[in-house]
Amino acid sequence: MSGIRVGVFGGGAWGTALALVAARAGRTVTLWARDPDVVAELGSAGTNAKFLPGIRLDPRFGATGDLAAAAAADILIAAVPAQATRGLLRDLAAHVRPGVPVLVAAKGIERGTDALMTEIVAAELPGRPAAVLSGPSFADDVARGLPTALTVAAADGDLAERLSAALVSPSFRPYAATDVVGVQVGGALKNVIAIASGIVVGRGLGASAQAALTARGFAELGRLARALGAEPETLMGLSGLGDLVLSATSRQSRNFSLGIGIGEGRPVAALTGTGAKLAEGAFTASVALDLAQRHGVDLPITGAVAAVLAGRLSVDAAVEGLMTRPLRREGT
Ligand SMILES: NC(=O)c1ccc[n+]([C@@H]2O[C@H](COP(=O)([O-])OP(=O)(O)OC[C@H]3O[C@@H](n4cnc5c(N)ncnc54)[C@H](O)[C@@H]3O)[C@@H](O)[C@H]2O)c1
Ligand SMILES: O=P(O)(O)OC[C@H](O)CO
Repeated sequence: MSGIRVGVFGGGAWGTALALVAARAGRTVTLWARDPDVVAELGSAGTNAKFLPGIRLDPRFGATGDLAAAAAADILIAAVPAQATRGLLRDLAAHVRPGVPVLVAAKGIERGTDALMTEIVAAELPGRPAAVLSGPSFADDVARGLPTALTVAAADGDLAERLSAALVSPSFRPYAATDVVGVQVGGALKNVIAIASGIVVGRGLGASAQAALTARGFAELGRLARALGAEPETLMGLSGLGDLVLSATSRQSRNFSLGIGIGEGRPVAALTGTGAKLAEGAFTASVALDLAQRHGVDLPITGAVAAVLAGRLSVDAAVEGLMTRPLRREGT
């Protein structure tokens, strides 16, 4: 397996960390980044100061701005934001050999189409099998070699196992799965609930409220996932419960931090505008709501987050709305 070449696409925090993961697993790795400065810095200093400050990338891997060069690989990993994934895959189409698997590492659902990442691979790169990587994992932790466990899901279970075997190392433990819908919905929705949890913390509503909201958010995540065909037990795993626990409680999470800022009363536009850190949940909230409405699923917390982000609802009105909903049985 040592001759396996891995092409990683995305010069941000996650793409860089995953290039390191593949290199630690003994693969021959080329990282493609859009930004020439990132390519130059990776090549000369072996750092990516903008996205992974203070981390020396060891072992080193190749970096390029040439899409075709990175695409000449046996496994491709797409690690740009969810809303940019279709454009990347479209640009890659001319360069990817048939049968080469594409592992998408973004956590989101596409705006305008409500497409999951695996559906985008199928549409843009037919004949190249799709897989997804998800689970509790901050790029900074992964890059530092701290222990993490994630899920690699593909409809073809053998492919999920092969990809897991290609990436495993003493600090990076992948679990193979076949429920691509459950894994993707878990990874996308946890970001929205993390924003909600951050709002509760930023507003000073207390640890009890934070725990209640996280549990009800988890129920919400499960409702949407099941409506889309996910297996219920998937949500109990790394990409559902595992990632929600991480993202809804840690200030390392950009989504949680966005929520804290909103809860503290800072303007949403300033927190999400140009130059702000990526918080995928800000995109996913309205898409998930759209999907839920189409499938007849009630997502009150996601709805409140989407309305607060859009400026249609104040934080206080959102909290009051959630607390005064008609009473219902737990588990529904
Ligand atoms: N950072 C993490 O800890 C982490 C962990 C797991 C999953 N993810 C997921 O990985 C995805 C990427 O996140 P990130 O943390 O790397 O974000 P980031 O902001 O650190 O980096 C994003 C990168 O994508 C590039 N990019 C943006 N639009 C592009 C386009 N149209 N074409 C090519 N490149 C483009 C940017 O230049 C940047 O290099 C997200 O979906 C995120 O949820 C991140
Ligand atoms: O910083 P966040 O909120 O994008 O979270 C990063 C990862 O998804 C955590 O698993």
